Amino acid sequence: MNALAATNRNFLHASRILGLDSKIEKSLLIPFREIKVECTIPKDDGTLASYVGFRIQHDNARGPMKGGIRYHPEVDPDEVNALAQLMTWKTAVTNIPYGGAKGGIGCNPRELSISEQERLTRVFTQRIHDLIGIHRDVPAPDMGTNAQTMAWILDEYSKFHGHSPAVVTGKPIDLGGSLGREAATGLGVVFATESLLAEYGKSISDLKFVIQGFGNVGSWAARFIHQRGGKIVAVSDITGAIENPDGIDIPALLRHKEANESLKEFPGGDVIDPNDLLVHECDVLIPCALGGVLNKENAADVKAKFIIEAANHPTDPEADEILSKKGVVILPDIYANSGGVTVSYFEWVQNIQGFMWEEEKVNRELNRYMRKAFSDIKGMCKTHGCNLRMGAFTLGVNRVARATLLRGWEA
Ligand SMILES: NC(=O)C1=CN([C@@H]2O[C@H](COP(=O)(O)OP(=O)(O)OC[C@H]3O[C@@H](n4cnc5c(N)ncnc54)[C@H](O)[C@@H]3O)[C@@H](O)[C@H]2O)C=CC1
Ligand SMILES: O=C(O)CCC(=O)C(=O)O
Repeated sequence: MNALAATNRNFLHASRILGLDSKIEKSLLIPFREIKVECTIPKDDGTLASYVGFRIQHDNARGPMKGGIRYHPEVDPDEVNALAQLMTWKTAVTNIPYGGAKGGIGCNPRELSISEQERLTRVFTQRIHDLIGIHRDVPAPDMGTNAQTMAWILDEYSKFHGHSPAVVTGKPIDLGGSLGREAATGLGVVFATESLLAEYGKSISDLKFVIQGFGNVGSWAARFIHQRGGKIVAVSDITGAIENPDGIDIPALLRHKEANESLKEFPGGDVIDPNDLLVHECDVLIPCALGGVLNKENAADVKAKFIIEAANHPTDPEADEILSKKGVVILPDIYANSGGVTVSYFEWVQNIQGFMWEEEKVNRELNRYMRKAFSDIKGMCKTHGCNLRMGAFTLGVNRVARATLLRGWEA
């Protein structure tokens, strides 16, 4: 099932549980605005290359729209649409005053030089600058983009609108980025995991972990799990997968990744088939890469007892059903990975106030937001007798529906 069909299905399930009016339901399903732009740039060799960029703004009932920008060859409008909708529920689950949006360009950043990436980012910003803004829509990094990408967007946007650090989050600290933002999604994943495990009388140091994806989210999550005594027995990235039943030395792997392209040459692990990673023996599986990786082909073979959805939409609804029947507990994406957007919110607040927080304050506040959201989700699970995914969806959808009704539709 494609990402949009799956996201709509989860939304509709939550809407039925909540008994939402069909008019509200319809208005929340349709995105506020869909932007599709052509971006042509000169390549370093003088030839021209054209790319398609998207920004889907799903909903703004609770505040400015918020969400990352992804550079990946498989970016397509349906997936960006689904990811934008997930942002609307995510910002509501964590109760920060935003709506949801997502963007992307269909390109392979690994095949673009830094100057080509810069030109592409600047052209994309020229195309969308009138439709984003500090109180309108605030982009951030996602797969294939990073703080440098945000710096180029900030610079290009500021040429049209004056210096505007709060127009993007996840930017470099020197340009007004927040301390702790780079690590925030991974740290939030770990706070969320601790909240879940506590319900089962377990802690990270008791358990074995498998992590798919070793980029921003995966590598920070791995670092914090390792620091807490968790044993990470297998990891993968786009270049391949490795295992070590005694636990991978994560600080050594991070040093290896700094110096080498490929994870496979890391001497502290044995190479395994990346297709086996998700069904590797472990207690906790953390997908930190692409969507739809857990599906009806592999769900029955998953060995983990807990799945923490650090990636967006890693579990297809068919896999969801198979895994639930097996008794696997899934912590859903719209909560598990909300640490990134939560610290993006702190960054935006700091920019607007013109005041910088200490990293200790950022992390303390992140922990507080993550724990409150978990307790709110559990409350919805209890009220509606549902699983954690529906607990999170009903929490988010209900908050957005209430804001929508309060604002009304008078033209
Ligand atoms: N960066 C952030 O703050 C947030 C990211 N997310 C989600 O987390 C996921 C990862 O995002 P980032 O870490 O930011 O991206 P990234 O671009 O920094 O890293 C992605 C990682 O996934 C790996 N990867 C790509 N294809 C793979 C495959 N087929 N098999 C195994 N590994 C593969 C890459 O090699 C890389 O290690 C995405 O789903 C994103 O939407 C969610 C919330 C916030
Ligand atoms: O930090 C942000 O604004 C958005 C992060 C994001 O794209 C996500 O949570 O999926």
